[in-house]
Amino acid sequence: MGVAGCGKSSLGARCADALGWPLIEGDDFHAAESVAKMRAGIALTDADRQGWLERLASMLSAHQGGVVLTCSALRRRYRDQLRAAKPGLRFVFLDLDPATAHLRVASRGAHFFSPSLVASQFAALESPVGEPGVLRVDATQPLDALTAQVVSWLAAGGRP
Ligand SMILES: Nc1ncnc2c1ncn2[C@@H]1O[C@H](COP(=O)(O)OP(=O)(O)OP(=O)(O)O)[C@@H](O)[C@H]1O
Ligand SMILES: O=C(O)[C@H](O)[C@@H](O)[C@H](O)[C@H](O)CO
Repeated sequence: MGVAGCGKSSLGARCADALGWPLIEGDDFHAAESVAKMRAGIALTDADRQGWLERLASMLSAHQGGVVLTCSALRRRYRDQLRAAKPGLRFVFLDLDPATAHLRVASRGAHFFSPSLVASQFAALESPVGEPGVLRVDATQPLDALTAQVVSWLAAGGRP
């Protein structure tokens, strides 16, 4: 979880590989209207995210074993909705500063997410630090180091 550009897709793919778990790429399940809004530089509302979170929650609960999901999950209530679908769900919070997030989003070329929306991601973000089952990581670390951190945290039980 984390703001646009924090590295959810990059780290999620590596963790899924390392753990041998399937990957659900959350961005693939936004409504077409939501993608059009983000492309146009209009931030999503709670209402826009509701159906998306329901789709992600039902995919999570359909998996019997381990599964990796990439999802911005910016607000506490979004995370609680996902937790309700998958008891024991853990969150890796990719913590990134606004300037680096903006730089990454602006330099990644053909992607629907408008760089003008990065500030709104930070406005929506409610830090998950202090919630159960959350690992906060420094999203500027190299991906290999981040993957190792996640895998060893889960192996140790995935507690805060
Ligand atoms: N740890 C990292 N160090 C340096 N660059 C990174 C790191 N993680 C991701 N990046 C780069 O930052 C950009 C955004 O990464 P990525 O698409 O994985 O983020 P994201 O959180 O999934 O974004 P979004 O949700 O907006 O799709 C990419 O160009 C990626 O290569
Ligand atoms: O909740 C949201 O506002 C969205 O999920 C965004 O975070 C983007 O989909 C994602 O980061 C793509 O760049």
